[in-house]
Amino acid sequence: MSSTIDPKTKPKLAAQIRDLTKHYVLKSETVRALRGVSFDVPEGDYVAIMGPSGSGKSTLLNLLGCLDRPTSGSFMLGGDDVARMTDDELSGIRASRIGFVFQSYNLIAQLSVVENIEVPLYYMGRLTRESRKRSTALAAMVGLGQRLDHRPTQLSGGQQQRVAIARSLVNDPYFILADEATGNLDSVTTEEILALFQRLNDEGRTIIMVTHEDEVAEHAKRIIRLKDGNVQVDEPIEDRKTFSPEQIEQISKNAHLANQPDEGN
Ligand SMILES: Nc1ncnc2c1ncn2[C@@H]1O[C@H](COP(=O)(O)OP(=O)(O)OP(=O)(O)O)[C@@H](O)[C@H]1O
Repeated sequence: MSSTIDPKTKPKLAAQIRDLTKHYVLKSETVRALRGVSFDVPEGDYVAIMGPSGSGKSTLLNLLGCLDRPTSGSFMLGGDDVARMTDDELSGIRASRIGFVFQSYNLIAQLSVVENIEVPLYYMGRLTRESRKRSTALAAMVGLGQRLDHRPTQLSGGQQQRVAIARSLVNDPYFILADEATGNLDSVTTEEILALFQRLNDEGRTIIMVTHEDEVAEHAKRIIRLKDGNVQVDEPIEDRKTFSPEQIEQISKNAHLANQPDEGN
């Protein structure tokens, strides 16, 4: 049997990282935060990045999110090497190709649910009647179809994170980059968000999340563990935790009932 992979069936890559280094040059020393990190992220993957404090997780996240450039190595997004981009190109690709989900949601208080979902399109000058339809559909997809005009303060933490997840999808990104996305949430709401991530991943979305919680990482398909700026472990999660379709339905039903905020807050 031939071991050659047929290019037609080979999975496409959402990201390809090769020998990535990042050095921070300080007055008295140079900190080698990443020392030659390599991995591929095929489309449809669900990766948890873990590691002890100082191992380089935030540094890697900043590079993956095009918030910073590596010292050396390459980071291919689609056909483009991010390491060679100008600042303008970096902010362009950030707005158009990466879906960010942060621990603190990062919603704009003055904007409604649907307007928050549209924010990345606004920055790209792509607000249209069609885009409003798309944002409304995304709000419904994350279970907030009845909350379109609510402001973030009128929503529970889990609901705010679902707005952030809908916002992360509005540009049809190469991948969702989640930074401790459940870090501010209780265990029930964490389950709700993990069920949503699983649903999105089952539908083909690529997810890369940084977490320090084993119970969260166990839901991913693969774990990359950093240590001292190197990849120490990169392997599939054999006994991955998954929700059944019935559980996903039940969790989102409960979320609708339990997360009703007081009106008029
Ligand atoms: N802007 C910076 N200037 C200098 N050194 C930095 C900078 N950012 C990070 N470092 C150093 O680089 C190394 C990796 O830091 P990084 O924040 O990526 O680790 P981390 O795994 O995210 O840690 P934590 O879990 O504590 O957030 C650490 O030694 C840190 O002190």
